[in-house]
Amino acid sequence: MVITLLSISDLSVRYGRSVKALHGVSFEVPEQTVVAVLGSNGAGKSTLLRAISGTLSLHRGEITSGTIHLDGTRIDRMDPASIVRRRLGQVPENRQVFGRMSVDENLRAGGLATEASRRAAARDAVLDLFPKLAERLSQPAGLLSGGEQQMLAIGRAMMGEPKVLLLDEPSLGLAPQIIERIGKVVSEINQRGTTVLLVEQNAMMALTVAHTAVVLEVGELKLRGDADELKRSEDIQRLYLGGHAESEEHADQQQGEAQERVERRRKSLGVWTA
Ligand SMILES: Nc1ncnc2c1ncn2[C@@H]1O[C@H](COP(=O)(O)OP(=O)(O)OP(=O)(O)O)[C@@H](O)[C@H]1O
Repeated sequence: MVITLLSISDLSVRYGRSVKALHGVSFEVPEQTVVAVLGSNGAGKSTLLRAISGTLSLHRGEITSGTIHLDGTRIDRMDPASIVRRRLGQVPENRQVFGRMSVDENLRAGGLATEASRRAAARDAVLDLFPKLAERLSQPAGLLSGGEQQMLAIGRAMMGEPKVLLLDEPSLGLAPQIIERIGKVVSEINQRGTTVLLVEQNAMMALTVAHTAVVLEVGELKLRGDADELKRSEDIQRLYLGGHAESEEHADQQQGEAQERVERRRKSLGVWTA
């Protein structure tokens, strides 16, 4: 029997009075799967994750209709801390590790909502997944490379032993080999029992890792289906894989665009979260 761990039903979200960021979005995330959310800039991907994690109000957004259930419990009116306690983990956009704190302190911060008796086991599991972090526990997180910081952000979220892990564009601004490594880590996390909702602009990586995917366009769900089938679909090829996804030229172009978006996001974060 397929158990639905996360269920989004007819979800609409807006920012302020005028920006309708999501409109009537519905889909389900079955237990033990990886579901990818694809979409171009401004499609509503981050908004979707904020709605699920209860953090919309931090961005002056609100759910105007619809429901979200996590493992059978309605969570769309809960505060973020209560949602985390129900074992929903989130790796935020731009990683947001605590740069002045050590790697170990970052991990411990991720385990604060975890039952005290479970914390040591959670930490062992994270260090087993990321041996490189184990070698650098006492170093300030700000000294890690971009890829290592992404691993730390994932490790920090895994300290909560989440049933469902939300990942917001883990590939953003990283080199192709690191993106491949992150894809493998996501698969490994899933094989160890965590259900994953993966928001990505890097459609090739996301569709390689995911079982199923949904595509958002200007706040609406436009496509959904099996990840392998979507990879072959002409619409996806044209819109997200450029029809020549494997070419180096396309990879370079994607990399350049990603870098621009990292910069844009850094600037916009300052405005929106102030
Ligand atoms: N805090 C905010 N205040 C006002 N509008 C916002 C806010 N956050 C997002 N938006 C708007 O909501 C829409 C969806 O944005 P969202 O960030 O969810 O898209 P996205 O798919 O994650 O895109 P990107 O990958 O570029 O971040 C866009 O029109 C965006 O401009």
